Order: sequence, then C-alpha cells, then structure tokens
Amino acid sequence: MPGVLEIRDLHKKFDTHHVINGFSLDVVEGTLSCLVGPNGAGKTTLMDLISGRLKPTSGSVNFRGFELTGMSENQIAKCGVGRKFQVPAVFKDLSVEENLEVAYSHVTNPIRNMFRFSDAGMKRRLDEVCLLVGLQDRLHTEAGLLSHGETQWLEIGMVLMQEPQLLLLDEPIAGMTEVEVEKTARLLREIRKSATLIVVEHDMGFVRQIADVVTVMHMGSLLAQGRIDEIEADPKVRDVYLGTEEEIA
Ligand SMILES: Nc1ncnc2c1ncn2[C@@H]1O[C@H](COP(=O)(O)OP(=O)(O)OP(=O)(O)O)[C@@H](O)[C@H]1O
Repeated sequence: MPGVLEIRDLHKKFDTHHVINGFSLDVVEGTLSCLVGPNGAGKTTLMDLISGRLKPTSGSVNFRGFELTGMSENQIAKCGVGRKFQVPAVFKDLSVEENLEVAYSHVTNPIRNMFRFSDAGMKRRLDEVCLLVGLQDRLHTEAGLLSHGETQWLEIGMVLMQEPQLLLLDEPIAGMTEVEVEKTARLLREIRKSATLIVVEHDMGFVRQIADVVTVMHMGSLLAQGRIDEIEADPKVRDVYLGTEEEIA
C-alpha cells in the first residue's frame, strides 16, 4: 500500500556526527505507528526532520505528494502535519478555551486571532476538540491549574485545532498516572479515525495497547517494522533494544 508519508534515504549530520543515516520509511494512511529504539537512536531528530524543525543533510520526506524538506515549519504545518512535543507548551495564564483559540488562529492566519470570537469554523472545531480530549468541563479553567494529564490533553487538543492529517507525538504518556495513560490510549485510537499518527514511545506496554505498526530505529537507520508481536519476536530487535524475555514482560 502506498505511504501517505514516504521518507527516502534521509541523512542528518551534526558536524561529523551522522545521526540519521539513510533512513527510509512508508507510513500508511490512517495507521498509528509507534517509533521505538534505544536512547540516541535518532527518533526525536527524525520527528524534527519531518516537521521542519531541522533540515536534512540529504534525502526526501514526501507527504501526500508534497516534498517537505525545502519547506519551513509553518508551511509544513499548513500541509497538515501537526507536532506535539514531550514538554507541554501551553499558555498557563490563558484558559483552556483561549489556548485552543490561539492554536486555531496560529496556523490558519494570525490576523484571524482578532476576529476569533465570530469565527463559526473555529467554534465548531473547538467544541469537537474539547469533547475529543475530554476537557469540555474545564473550558474556563486556567491552563496553569490543570493536572499533568489534562495539560498533555490540552496540548494534543491545540494541535488538533489545526486539523492535522498527520500527527507527530513525542512520548505523550511521560509522567502520567495509570488512569491517565488509559485515557490517552483511548484518545489516540479515537484520533486515528481521522488522522495518521506517529508516536515516539519507550513504554512497550503502551505501544502494545495502541500501535498498528511498530517502527524500530537503531543508529539513525530503520532496524525493523511490523506488528508488535513480530517486533517482539525479532532477534535483532531483542538484541539492540528489547533485551531478554524477562525484560519484555
Ligand atoms: N543539535 C544537535 N547537535 C548535535 N548532536 C545532536 C543534536 N541533536 C541530537 N543530537 C545527537 O543525535 C543523537 C540522536 O538524538 P535523538 O534525540 O534524536 O535520539 P532519540 O532516539 O530521540 O533518543 P531518546 O530516546 O533518548 O530521546 C544523539 O546522539 C544526540 O546526542
């Protein structure tokens, strides 16, 4: 099946340090892929290259026919690629609703910010997103007063305001309670109904819960890709990442 995202022979060097080393990948539309691999494998750098935060040394990142490598971060966002970082970047003094409004205006058009209260499209999206991330009862709460989990969901909501077709998430459950993790798993499966997701994740229990496809990186290259059971049984993945059976369990 053709990929909605096609990465070909991607390289990124920081001086002499070859961090992404001939990485190629096809991501199928409507799937939730988990990107795993040892510390320093290049996962975050890869997300930075897809979202335009970094420029590759060479290679191609094609999303829905658009070559992203020559585009700015903002242009890439407008093409439908949304990114959520591990550390939330919400505006703590603004309410949940205001944060979502700002996120909507930011990508559509900054000038829209001035007219946001009369924007019916934004209101519709705000209602949809609040319901999806479960913050409909916290609309008027200052973001700084939210729990850790709620803050993460707000930030996911802020990215969703831009209606991304591809959503990149960096370790979304870091620091969450068990209940929050369950809720986040449900949320990501729900988002998957209308978008493709790539989630960088270390927690293999969570990966088992959510992933359609698992992509394993090692030293800047693709080591393996497949269903979770295939990945967990793959000797080369066990060698460099998962370790022994006891460690997997
Ligand atoms: N701006 C930079 N300059 C130099 N080296 C960098 C830079 N950014 C990342 N690196 C190096 O690139 C390598 C890959 O880092 P990256 O953060 O992408 O790995 P990762 O797989 O996300 O690791 P982790 O799971 O620990 O977050 C590391 O050795 C890191 O030190």
